[in-house]
Amino acid sequence: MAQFTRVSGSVGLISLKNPPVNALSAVVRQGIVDTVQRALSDPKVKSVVICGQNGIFCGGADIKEFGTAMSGPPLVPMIHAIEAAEKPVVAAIEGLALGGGLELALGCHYRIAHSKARLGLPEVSLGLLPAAGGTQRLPRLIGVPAALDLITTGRHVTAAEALKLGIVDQVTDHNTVDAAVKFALSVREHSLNARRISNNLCPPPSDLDALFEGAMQKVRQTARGAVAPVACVQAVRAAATMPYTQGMEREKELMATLFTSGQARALQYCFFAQRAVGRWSMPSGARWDTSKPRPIHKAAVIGLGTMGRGITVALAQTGLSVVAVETQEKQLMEAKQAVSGMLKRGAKRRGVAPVLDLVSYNCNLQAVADADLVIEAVFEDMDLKKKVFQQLSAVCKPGTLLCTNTSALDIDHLASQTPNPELVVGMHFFAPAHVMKLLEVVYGSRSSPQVVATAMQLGKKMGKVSVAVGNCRGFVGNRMLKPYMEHAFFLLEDGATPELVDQALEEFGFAMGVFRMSDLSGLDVGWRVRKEDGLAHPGMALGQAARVRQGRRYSPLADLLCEQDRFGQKTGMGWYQYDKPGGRVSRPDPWLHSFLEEYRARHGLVARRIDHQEVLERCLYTMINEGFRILEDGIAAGPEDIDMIYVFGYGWPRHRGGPMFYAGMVGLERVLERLEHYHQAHPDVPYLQPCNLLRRLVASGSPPIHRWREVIKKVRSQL
Ligand SMILES: CCCCCCCCCCCCC[C@H](O)CC(=O)SCCNC(=O)CCNC(=O)[C@H](O)C(C)(C)COP(=O)(O)OP(=O)(O)OC[C@H]1O[C@@H](n2cnc3c(N)ncnc32)[C@H](O)[C@@H]1OP(=O)(O)O
Repeated sequence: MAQFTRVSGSVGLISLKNPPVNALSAVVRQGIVDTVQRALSDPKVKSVVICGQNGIFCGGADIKEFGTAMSGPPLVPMIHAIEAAEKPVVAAIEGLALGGGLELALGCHYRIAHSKARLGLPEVSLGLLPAAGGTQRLPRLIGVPAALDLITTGRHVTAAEALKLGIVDQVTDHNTVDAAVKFALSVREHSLNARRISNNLCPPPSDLDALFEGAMQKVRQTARGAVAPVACVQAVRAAATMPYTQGMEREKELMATLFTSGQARALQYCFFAQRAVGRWSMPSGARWDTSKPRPIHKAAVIGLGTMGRGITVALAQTGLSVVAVETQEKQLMEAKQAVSGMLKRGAKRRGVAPVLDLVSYNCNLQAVADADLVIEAVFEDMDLKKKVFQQLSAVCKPGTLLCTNTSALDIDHLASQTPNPELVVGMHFFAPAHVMKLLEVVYGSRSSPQVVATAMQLGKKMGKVSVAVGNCRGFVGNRMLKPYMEHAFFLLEDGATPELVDQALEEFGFAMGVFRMSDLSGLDVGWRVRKEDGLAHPGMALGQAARVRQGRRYSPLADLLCEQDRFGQKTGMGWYQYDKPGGRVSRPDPWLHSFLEEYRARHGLVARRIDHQEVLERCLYTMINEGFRILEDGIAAGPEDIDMIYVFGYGWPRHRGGPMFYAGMVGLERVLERLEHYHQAHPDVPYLQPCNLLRRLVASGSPPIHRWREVIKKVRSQL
């Protein structure tokens, strides 16, 4: 709703009230229409201020309304009426003015912002464009290049930048509403014509065509198939080339195509899913709202390889004091140099002082004795990790949380090495740990809810999207990666090339195809795991049973490459070739193609034409099938958890919502039918066998994703 009061004798103060972010719901829009009308018809009111309650101007349109039948007054005429008013209207921007919130402010004649406010048009990240005049007014106000930047990236700007760009007229460190009221009093007699942004022409850019061609090229390169950024460019072009009314028509037309698109649904699902994963629960019934995190003042990191260094940086950047431990002096000094460099570069980027003093370096494990939380990040070897956990149990003060950064190993097994298994939890970071947004918080069978709550809260403080998951081989992310990768190898056996598979996945929107990703992370990582599992050792790939392991289809291709020291980028060759070890630019490798041909000939395999559709179906549907098994097993509480892990940790395109959301978009019946088809063709691949939960969902009429939990609950209760 919106409240009206008269202040300082002649200023009508309209205050938006819809906590937590004063979103422009139908009731709020109605409130604005009514109060503006009241202010304009009251002869005692000479000027108007619009503000938001609780220190926030407005977070934009109410996203929850988008999936529903919209009611209440529409935004566009509401904002036009404000702009057309004969009394000056001033927006008092505290906290946030985002999306429709900023568009409302752009309809006002003046804008005063608090110095801590942030402004932006983030609609593009919801698969939309600013369709309440934002694409038409902002370029007219600040010029085409700056408007293109803000609208196509959705980035927020500070009040200082907004002032520099010309979005706001004044910035204050004091009470924004008081400043706006004072300002409103001072301009009550001013002419408003020039203040109505829609009356103005866009400042003409020097070479319009080149500017828009460049902008279009840029968004196409970075959008990975997302359509909203492209529509944003088209809408801004309309502002630069058409009169305002026609531009508004174009904005509306473009919005209509986006509004009901699958991409918009996926991106809006991601918005809510990202927030939903914070409301975690465990199969025991423990929950985010009943488990109190412990205070953490001092943390420690054991092992300063790539992961340990990144974790140290991420912890220090939250303001925690960190003890970084590495056994060898030389490695310790190298790590110190690397961590300091990362902290300095990060601080420079964010315009703050580097927090070098927060990190102390030590070769002695005794140095972690007074840490509240320790993260072990040593080499991925169970025996080594067990030893570290035993040592930590002896050294740490009582009650210290012991966390492991393992990406797949058994948390319960590690916990059994300590007298207090309830204090043990997995904190699985993704490389580079100070950059990647995902944190899998892995609870073991004995992890206490308080410990899970602490790890989740710490993740949030580090700016991560933390997802609580249960303990199993590979947890959620890597467990689902296994069938995905395995199928990519089978596709090579069946006739594909790494380039073809990667192209299909990259066109789908993945940041990187499976083979390029494998080259980046190193083929030796998986090889070591397969050797530990008894699946691979030299010579095994040659015999009669080379393509069958443990009673199922197996592809030894990756093992054969490893046997030739083709570990990917680090050795300059893997599934692709690189110009040197450590090189980044992949090129198709003729050697690999001949190798595949010889391999197929040796095993009597006849290469056939594989198309993109088959790549996507076999790689993605097996991964999705494993996702359903994970839900069935209770390893993830809901599909949102899996989707956020894939979006934030594995380069899944956000505009496709995550693998489980995507399955819903494709249609669960279709996924089931294709899995059955492929399983018939490849009965020796158990991953292709559709899991029970998928069948049950289809049998229940394929409910929308937000209702899957009801079916999951039933399936779990029958296990
Ligand atoms: C054929 C059909 C033709 C159709 C044509 C249709 C025409 C329709 C015309 C529409 C006109 C367009 C109008 C406008 O251009 C569109 C928009 O404004 S879209 C919205 C833009 N705004 C945003 O994207 C902001 C989103 N929010 C955030 O980024 C953050 O929430 C925040 C505001 C920065 C605050 O962050 P935090 O402090 O970290 O808090 P949370 O994120 O946890 O949020 C708290 C709580 O609030 C909920 N929430 C936040 N913003 C909104 C919102 N805009 N609408 C609804 N709810 C919102 C959030 O979900 C949290 O809820 P909780 O999880 O706690 O329940």
